[in-house]
Amino acid sequence: MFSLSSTVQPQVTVPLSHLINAFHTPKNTSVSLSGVSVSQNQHRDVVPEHEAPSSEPSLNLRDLGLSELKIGQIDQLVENLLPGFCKGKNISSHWHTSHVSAQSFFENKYVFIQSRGFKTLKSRTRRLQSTSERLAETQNIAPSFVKGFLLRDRGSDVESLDKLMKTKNIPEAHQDAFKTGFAEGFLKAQALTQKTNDSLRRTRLILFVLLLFGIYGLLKNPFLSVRFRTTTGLDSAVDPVQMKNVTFEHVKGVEEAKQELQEVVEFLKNPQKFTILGGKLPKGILLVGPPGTGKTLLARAVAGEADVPFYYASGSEFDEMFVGVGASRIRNLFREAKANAPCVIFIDELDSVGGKRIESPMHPYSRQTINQLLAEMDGFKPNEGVIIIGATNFPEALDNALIRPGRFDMQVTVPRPDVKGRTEILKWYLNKIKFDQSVDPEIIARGTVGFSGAELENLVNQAALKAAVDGKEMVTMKELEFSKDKILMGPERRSVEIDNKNKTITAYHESGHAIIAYYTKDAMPINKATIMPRGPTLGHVSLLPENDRWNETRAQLLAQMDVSMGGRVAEELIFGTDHITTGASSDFDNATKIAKRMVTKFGMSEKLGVMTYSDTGKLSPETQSAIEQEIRILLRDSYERAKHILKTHAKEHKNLAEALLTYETLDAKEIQIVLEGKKLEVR
Ligand SMILES: Nc1ncnc2c1ncn2[C@@H]1O[C@H](COP(=O)(O)OP(=O)(O)OP(=O)(O)O)[C@@H](O)[C@H]1O
Ligand SMILES: [Zn+2]
Repeated sequence: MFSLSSTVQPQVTVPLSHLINAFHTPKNTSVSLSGVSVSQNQHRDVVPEHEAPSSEPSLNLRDLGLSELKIGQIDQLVENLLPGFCKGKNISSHWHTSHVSAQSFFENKYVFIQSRGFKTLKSRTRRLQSTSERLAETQNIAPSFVKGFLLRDRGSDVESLDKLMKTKNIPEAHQDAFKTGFAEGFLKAQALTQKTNDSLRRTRLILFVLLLFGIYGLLKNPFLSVRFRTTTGLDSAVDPVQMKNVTFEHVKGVEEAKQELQEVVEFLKNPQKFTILGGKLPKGILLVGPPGTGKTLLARAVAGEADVPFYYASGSEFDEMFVGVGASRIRNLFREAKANAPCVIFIDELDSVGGKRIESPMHPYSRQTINQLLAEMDGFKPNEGVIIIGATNFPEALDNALIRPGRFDMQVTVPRPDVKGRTEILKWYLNKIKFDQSVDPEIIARGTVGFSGAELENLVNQAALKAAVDGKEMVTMKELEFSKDKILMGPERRSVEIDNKNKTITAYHESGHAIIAYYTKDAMPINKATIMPRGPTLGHVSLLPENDRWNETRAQLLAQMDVSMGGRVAEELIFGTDHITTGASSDFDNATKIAKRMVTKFGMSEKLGVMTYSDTGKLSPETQSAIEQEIRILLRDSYERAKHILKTHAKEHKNLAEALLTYETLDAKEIQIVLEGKKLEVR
């Protein structure tokens, strides 16, 4: 594999910050939300019922029939609608400058109760407060409210909306879309008229929209019903869930990850038999990938395919203020799981419990928690049938002890989907709504490079909303394009999207490798070429040996070197010597290794003869420099051969690079079509 490495780091999104801060209203007013659980990608996370001082306006969402909000949707909504809403009104404009992470949000159970004056990082200050203060506060807040404004003059909007739906005879299937559309329109109108509404009313309106959005999400998502008991405070009950209803069929565009996990499913179906037959499995599997690419969904699917219980835990919930709580939760979790084996334990956000940043005052007891986790993982045998799946966006942030053999020693990458994957995901979610015949998912897929599965799902949902707002019967390309642009142009989006210039460089670089491979007789056949970033690489070309190679000929080794050189040569020829990049360093490593082995091991250098030089440290300076000289010559000649080929096939090189820019990933057959000068119709 030849890869172009990058230094691009995925960025963590901060889903709840906007929402939390949106509740800061100008006139020292605060609002409380209660009775509703907020789920992060359908995970459990319950904001407990709590009480606010009665002078504060408050809102019990459960009274309105809402039991859950989905963070992704809240975030979208706030991001897209709130700025317009706040414009020209006296709402403090710095509500989106603070950064309260979703995690600290959930750590701080009371964050919805916003009090006067504090603007930022509330949970952080709270973390620093002493435990006793925190406890005292809990009790103070506890029992006395829910007489809030919304109960007082509770939603004429809600009633009239219900009435409206009845009089309009909206079919049941469309009601949720209708409601959200209604709210969106309402909000827009509100922003236009700029009436002298007081801040309470504004806030209420926002809440109302959020509420409808929540309902929408609830109805839209079949997995939302999968919920667990919360583990607030010292209570640490764990309930598994049978995952029959989620299978690999539900996870689109991550074929390689599914294949890698297939064996785990076999194991879970019958651990004893599997191990008797000599199957060997890791205890822990690390799913690594950007947010929203389906890691959780995959873990659920593993349990579902094998029809075994699924235990969900989020790393952040082990990160406790109180001594021993995190550790005891881990203990309980494993005890339960072992008693119900075979089963899957899923630990989301593994880095937040197993990160290197232990010993920090912010996380006083995390060392303890990690140790407990390690002890539990070491404490059962592979054939006991417990598989632990951890998910993280940042594998490099994990404590090294966690990734040692016998722990999380298998890594499965869950990348952002490529154009084919995106097409499948779009089709899958489109099939859940009504869409026009003219809709071509592939066109949308091509324009959504870098989108995760969750974002594509959201794109389809937003298009459905838009159609509802515009009074359309079904979703057309217009709505899909609209919501695509909306998501693309939103603030902070696409932080990892490779800009066009870099994409172009990558495309030419990878095509360079591919062209050399294609036109060099002894090179291995190409398997595929891609400019989809995966892990630390911006793209790669993979080659497939026709059959297992026992021996390699000199010509084959030289061909491999040439293919390695192709990337840099392409950069130099197309962009000029001044614009070559650092991306070829691993290619050179590769080529140098081959050349070195040819000279020192395989007796393939005339000058040095058929002699091996194993310990180069013990050689005379003359021999050493002769070896270096030979290696240098081999590499230089290889570079020149590659240059010659790329110059000869400049036209094919360009065509291939352009095809890659359009289709991102090309398989062997598609590459052949492009190089033969035919028109490529992908799929
Ligand atoms: N590959 C996919 N195929 C189908 N749906 C997907 C896919 N990826 C994401 N989704 C949708 O997005 C939702 C969120 O994905 P999920 O929670 O599995 O992502 P994740 O990788 O665990 O994200 P995070 O790192 O934020 O926890 C899923 O429940 C599903 O609705
Ligand atoms: Zn390369």
